[in-house]
Amino acid sequence: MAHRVFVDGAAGTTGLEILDRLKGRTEFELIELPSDRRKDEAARREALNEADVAILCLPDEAAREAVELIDPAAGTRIVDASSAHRTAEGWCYGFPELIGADRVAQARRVSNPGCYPTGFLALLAPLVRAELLPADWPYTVHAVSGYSGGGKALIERFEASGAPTYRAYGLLMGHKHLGEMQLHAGLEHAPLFSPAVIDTHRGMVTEIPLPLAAMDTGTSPVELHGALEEFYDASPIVRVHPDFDRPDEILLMPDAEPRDDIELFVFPAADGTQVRLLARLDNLGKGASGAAIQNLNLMCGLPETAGLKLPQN
Ligand SMILES: NC(=O)C1=CN([C@@H]2O[C@H](COP(=O)(O)OP(=O)(O)OC[C@H]3O[C@@H](n4cnc5c(N)ncnc54)[C@H](OP(=O)(O)O)[C@@H]3O)[C@@H](O)[C@H]2O)C=CC1
Ligand SMILES: CC(=O)N[C@@H](CCC(=O)OP(=O)(O)O)C(=O)O
Repeated sequence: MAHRVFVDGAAGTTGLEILDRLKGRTEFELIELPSDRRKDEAARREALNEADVAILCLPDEAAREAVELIDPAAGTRIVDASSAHRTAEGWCYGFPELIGADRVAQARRVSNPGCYPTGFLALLAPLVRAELLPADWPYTVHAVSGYSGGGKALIERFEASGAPTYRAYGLLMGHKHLGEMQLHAGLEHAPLFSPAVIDTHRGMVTEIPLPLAAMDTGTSPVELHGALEEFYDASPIVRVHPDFDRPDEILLMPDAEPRDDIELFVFPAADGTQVRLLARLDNLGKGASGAAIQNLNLMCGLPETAGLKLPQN
């Protein structure tokens, strides 16, 4: 029997990308609301309670309200794409590569990782866990995102005339992703995070620069690279670029197609004293909708990558 899925917020940026990935999938039966009732509380309550799995593609406050609308007796399982529950008790953090696919498969409430934390954690969490990097270092993380990362409002701003080509923000260092990054990397301090938006629709690069020699860990760039390769060896989604195939530059392209993989790079200084860890991903792919579909697949006992947009190579 098909799994009944309701996407709450289906008309938004993340919701539309999820619908695109669900197209033609006979394992699912979509519960859809007419557009004039998509924000109607009674209609949403009914759909949320009818669903086997509800995917919340809503602003945080609306996501919290949606959870309240679900009667626990209805048995609806949840994938929340918002940042409302990423550090909350009773929620499984939906990053199967880090948390374990089995835990996601069994969870009733799954919180999808944020787009920036996805790149940050993919790089750092396995290395801290393996004690190759210290948990008490004050890490720095720089990132650029396509403007779709800010949803409909930011898309409208960047597609209007007179739009900026670059926007640095989070300047007072209170970005909402800090707690999530700290908790799930197991760090003593929140990282110093400098995000920026660029004038392209989708795509994201997250970078963690490490002054390895000053950190006095005794860890070499080769060890960091080897540990990431080993950690993601079996992953069909996270790809660690081999050290013999490092590109000279990392690009984001304005006409990039949607994709649900994530690429990790380790760039060492010639003398090994410094290293730049970089992740490139689609903020709407593994950073949001692709991750939601991956989690949905696992929760429904389906192949993890079904419906995902993964490059062939
Ligand atoms: N964009 C991205 O790259 C990522 C987004 N996310 C998260 O996913 C969530 C959705 O983001 P995104 O798709 O970008 O945002 P959008 O603003 O593009 O879409 C949000 C949608 O939710 C609808 N909505 C708002 N309030 C309600 C409500 N009470 N009931 C029903 N629908 C409602 C909006 O309606 P209307 O169309 O009328 O405005 C809109 O269609 C956010 O929490 C975001 O932080 C997470 C990772 C990455
Ligand atoms: C470019 C941009 O504005 N990005 C958003 C984050 C997008 C995202 O990851 O959504 P969550 O907050 O749900 O994780 C921001 O910085 O707030």
